[in-house]
Amino acid sequence: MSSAASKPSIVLVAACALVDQDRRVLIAQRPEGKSMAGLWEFPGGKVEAGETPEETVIRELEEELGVTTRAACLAPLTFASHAYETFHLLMPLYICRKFDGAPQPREGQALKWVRPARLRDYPMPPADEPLIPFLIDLV
Ligand SMILES: Nc1nc2c([nH]c(=O)n2[C@H]2C[C@H](O)[C@@H](COP(=O)(O)OP(=O)(O)OP(=O)(O)O)O2)c(=O)[nH]1
Repeated sequence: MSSAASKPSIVLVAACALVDQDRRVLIAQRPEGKSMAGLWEFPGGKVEAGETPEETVIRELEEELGVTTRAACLAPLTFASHAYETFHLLMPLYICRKFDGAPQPREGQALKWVRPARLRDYPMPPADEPLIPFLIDLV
């Protein structure tokens, strides 16, 4: 059995599926220069020290998209638990139908509103692939 020290550490990332009135979900393309550049992901980011995952989502939606929401408008949808080479990703995915502002690509990222049934047309990080059936069933 390997020791705990040799195991990749868990990285906690909080992400959110914004849903519009046509039941489409917002995805963002990871920009050049980042890991997994070009893949489509749910807005979000690493949970920083002292933050709750809900606070992370609220902060990231504001920073990345200029969208405002609050914790009462975030519902847990599902989560990802995925072993990447250098870390283990644990990523709660929230759903948010109530937010203020039209999403703007504040970090130069491409944005797309996509029907859940079409999400497979957009290459996503491997951690996200098991999330798609939940979006198809629950959005
Ligand atoms: N926001 C978000 N991150 C995701 C998703 N799926 C997935 O594997 N990730 C990974 C990519 C990153 O390794 C990490 C999120 O980190 P981040 O967005 O805060 O920061 P980053 O891309 O600059 O991080 P890094 O990998 O370059 O260190 O979670 C997803 O759907 N949304």
